[in-house]
This record gives sequence, C-alpha cells and structure tokens, in this order.
Amino acid sequence: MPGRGLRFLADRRRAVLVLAAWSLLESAQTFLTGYCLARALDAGFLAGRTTIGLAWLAVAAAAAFTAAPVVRGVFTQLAELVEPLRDALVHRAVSAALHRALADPAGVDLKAVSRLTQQTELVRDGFAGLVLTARSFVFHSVGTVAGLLTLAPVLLVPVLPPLLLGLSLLLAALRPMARAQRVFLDADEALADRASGVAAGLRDVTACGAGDEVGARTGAAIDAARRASLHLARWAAVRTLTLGAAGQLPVVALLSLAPWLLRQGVTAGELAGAFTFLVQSLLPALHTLMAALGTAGSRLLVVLERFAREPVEPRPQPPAAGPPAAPAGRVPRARHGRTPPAVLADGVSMRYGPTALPVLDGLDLAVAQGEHLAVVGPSGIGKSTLTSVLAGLLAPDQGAVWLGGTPVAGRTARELARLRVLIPQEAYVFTGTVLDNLRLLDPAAPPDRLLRAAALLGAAPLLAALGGPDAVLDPAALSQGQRQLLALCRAYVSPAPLVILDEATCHLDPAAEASAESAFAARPGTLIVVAHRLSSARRADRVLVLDGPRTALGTHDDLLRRSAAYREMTGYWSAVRPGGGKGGA
Ligand SMILES: Nc1ncnc2c1ncn2[C@@H]1O[C@H](COP(=O)(O)OP(=O)(O)OP(=O)(O)O)[C@@H](O)[C@H]1O
Repeated sequence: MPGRGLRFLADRRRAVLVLAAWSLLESAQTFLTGYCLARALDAGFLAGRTTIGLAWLAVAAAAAFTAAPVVRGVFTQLAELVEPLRDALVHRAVSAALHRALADPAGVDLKAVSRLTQQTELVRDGFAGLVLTARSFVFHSVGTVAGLLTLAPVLLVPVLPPLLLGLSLLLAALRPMARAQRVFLDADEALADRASGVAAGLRDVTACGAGDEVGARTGAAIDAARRASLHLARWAAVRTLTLGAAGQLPVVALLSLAPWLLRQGVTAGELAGAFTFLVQSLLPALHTLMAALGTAGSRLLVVLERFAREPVEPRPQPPAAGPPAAPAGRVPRARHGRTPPAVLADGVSMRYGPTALPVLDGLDLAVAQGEHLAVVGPSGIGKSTLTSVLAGLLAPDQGAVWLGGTPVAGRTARELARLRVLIPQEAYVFTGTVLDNLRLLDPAAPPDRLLRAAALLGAAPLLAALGGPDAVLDPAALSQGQRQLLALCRAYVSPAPLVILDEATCHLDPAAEASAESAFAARPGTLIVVAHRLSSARRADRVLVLDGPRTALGTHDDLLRRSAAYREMTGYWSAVRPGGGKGGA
C-alpha cells in the first residue's frame, strides 16, 4: 500500500512540487510572524523606539495578508492530487461491481453502492485532509526551526528534544493504531453482518429452535466489537500523550528555561518570538496533524485496503448447484395406518388482527407419516401462515395442531425442533465454517454424514467452490441459491421427522430444485413443500390447494379433474413457463 501511494505521488510530481512551493510561502509567513514580533520588541518597543516596533508589526501584518492567495494556491494543487485519486477509485469500484454482476447475475452487490459513494468520499476527504495537514506541519516546523535558528540557536535546546520525542512516539504508534482501527472496523462489520443475517433469517432461526445458539454467536460478535472499541480508545489516549509531548512540552520547557536562556544572552523579544512560533504555528499544525492521523488516517488506510482487496478481474464462477450424482429411490411410505398422522390440523383458524379477515378458516388436514404434500395457492392466500401454524411458530386462534401425535401448543423451541424443521425462503447462514453451518440443527452430526447429505442435495460442487468443509463462510458473498442449498443440507441432517420447505428452493434452478426435493422425499420422514413450480406439485403424493372457499386436497390428477382453482393455477404455471416454472430461479 505505501508503495502504491508513493507511485501515485511520483506520477503527479509536478502537482507535488507546486504544492511544496506554495507551502514554502506558508512557512515564510510562519517565520515572519515570530521574527517580526521579536524585532518589534527588541529593536522597537523595549528600546523606546515605538515607530520601529510598529514598522516590524506592519511587516508581520503584510505577511499575514498574503495568506489568502497562498491558501488558494494550496487548495488548487491539492485538487490536482485528490481528484485523480477519486476518479481512479470510482473506476475501480465500477469495474469490480460489473465483474461481480457478470459472475453472479442473480446476486445484488449492495456494497458497491457504498464503495461508489461513501467509501470513495471517505478516501477523498481523508487523503485531502492528510496531505493538507502533513504538509502544513512540515512547513510550519521548517518555518519555526528556521525562525528559532535566526533569532538564537540556543532556543532550540528546550524545543527540539521534546518535539522529536513526541514525533518519534507518534511514528512508533502509527502502525499499532492502524491495526487497532482495522480490528475495530472488522469487528464492527462482522457484527453488522451477523445482525442483518439474523434479522433476515429470523424465521429460519426461530423455526429451527436455534435461538440460544444464534444468540451465543451474536453475543460473541458484540463482545468482540466492544473489546476492539476499547483497544482503539486506548490508542486514542496514546495519541493524546504524543500530542502533549510534541506540542506542549516545548512550551513548558521554553518557559521553565527562560532564566537560563536570558543568561545565555537571549533577549526578551527573542523569547516572545520563540513563544509565538510554538503557540501560534507549531502547536495548531501539530494538533490538526494528530487529529487527521488518528481519525482520517487510519480510516483512509482501512478503506483503501478494502478497495485493494476488491478484484477488478472476473472471478472464477462457482459451479451451479447441480443435481446429486444418484438420487436415492423412494423409501416406501406408510399410509394412514394405526400410527398417528405426521401432521394433524383440526379446525385451524388464523387471522392477523381482530378485524382482519381470517387467513385460515377452519382448516382440517391430516398428513400421513412418510407422505409428501405440496401446498399451492395464489400469492398472499396464506401458505406461509399455514406452515408457521403447523410448525408451531404461530398459535392458531381456533383449532389445534398435532405433530406425530404430540400437540404443538405450549412446546418450547427445543421441543419443536425435535419434531419438525421449517426452512423458509430467507435462509440463515452465518460466518463460521461450512461444517458449523451444516450442523446447526444437529451439533453432534459427524462430518461424513453432513458431506453425504450435501452430495445428495447437489451441494458438493458448492462446498468445493467454497473451499471445502472447513472453509469459513462469508454470508454476504453467497448468492440466495447458495444460501438455500446450505440451509437445505442443514435441514436434511436434522433429527426432526417432519421437514417443511416454504419456498425454500425458490432460488435454485429447476434441475437443482428437483434433485433437492427428490433427496428430501427419499429421506425417512414426512415432507411438506410450499410449491412454486408445477413440477414441484407433480412430484408430491398429494396437493393441498389453498384458495379460500375453493380449498381442496387430493392427488395431482384428481385435482385436475375436480378443482377449478388447481386447473387455473397449473394453466398459469404452464403459460408462464412451459417447463412448469413460475419463475424465481
Ligand atoms: N405478520 C403479519 N401481519 C399481518 N398480516 C400478515 C402477516 N403475515 C402475513 N400477513 C397477511 O396474511 C396473508 C397471508 O400471507 P402469507 O404470507 O401466509 O401468504 P402466502 O400465500 O405465503 O403468500 P406468498 O405466496 O406471497 O408468500 C396476506 O394477506 C398477508 O399480507
């Protein structure tokens, strides 16, 4: 990074030199301010020659009047340095976003917007601030040292040692300060990612009964952010100490050694001039430099690192989730026998408010152990509401639900997790290894079982693309389909006998969806799928058509004969996509 920075400045040598020339004029001003005051006192006012004193002050005032053109010159040259940097960053951010979009057309790179706007502006402001303050400090120091040397070289004795000590301390603290800032930003981002991941997958987390586990992981992220923030605050204190050493100590030393300096032949005017150099020029310049280094500097470093990490070449495309090598054949399923049904809903009604129309109105449903049921219906009719009620996430206003003969009412999240697993559309994936993600619902599951499940569900190529089972996942880097595949693997190995997929395959392509559903159908247990493609409904043993008063239950062929709602729906699906899809893949 420093190498690239130097190369950037070397390419703009002319702007740097002109900026240095303007800055030299600024240090001449610094020099004149203290020097004229010393002469005004010694040769003028203290010698009883008021006119000469006033004349020296007039020279200092004239020097101050040149400040405006100097500042204008400085800022013009600063723009010559800063704007090309901004253009280069925008170019880089756009290229990276386009390449990312080409690599994953379904993915939405929200960070690109931040890089284009906020992060680019952060770099621009931070870089401009640093150049401005660093340059100002260097030239004010040159002006101060030149002034002290001209007035009386012995004045450097109290000033130079604390100044050099403070600056060395600051230089030594820069790296650890930047590290602390980087750790803080990383921890902060990790916390934000985790919080947004949990928020997006809250239904998944609740449905899985993984609240404690996710709470512990989120708590750990909060602790890490708190520790990083404290560490950063300690370095801010060190920065203040270095400011004290470099800026205030020379003033204290100058005042303390004043009697000795007077004995060395330093005049009162020279002492006042030296004091002016320190208090009016060096100290403010040092103060702004420290502030810029402490805040803008470390932020700049971190944001620039982000830009540098961003690939501007197309990334290798992760393989699409393909079908598993050989989906196992259907396990023979017990039909309604003496065993209790896997799912029994008895007169279930559900409305979202006292005055709202019921979404479910006296629904009766029995799903046999081992059965595969598809639920279809127009958007907003209540399919997700039904899955939530069956999974025990929503308590019905009337009626009751039993899973395998156990009433769901009053069960804890852990108890429910043993009875069923519900995978919604928004899959929850967290920063952790691939295996940790897969065994969220069964922490004791051996790795080979997890990998077998992944292979069955067609997720093996994805796992390989992610870097293997022990690779650490970045949830933000995963597409919706990839997240869904991981959540499906997790559900597959769950010990729950009932799996409910609420459009949990909607981001997979039809082939991947078919193999995932076949794998679930072959899994011992019962499967309920909210279908969003005709093909998905056709694969099921029975189909529940949710459509208010036209609600019907039967096999695909049976429903085609007797349910107008089902015929309309299949007609719509076929018209939208002859292959049977409703879209969304
Ligand atoms: N938390 C809620 N509060 C109030 N109304 C809700 C809530 N959740 C769902 N609804 C309403 O209940 C109805 C059924 O919603 P639900 O999500 O169950 O339908 P859906 O068939 O799954 O829809 P889609 O296919 O679009 O996902 C809709 O009118 C919806 O607006």
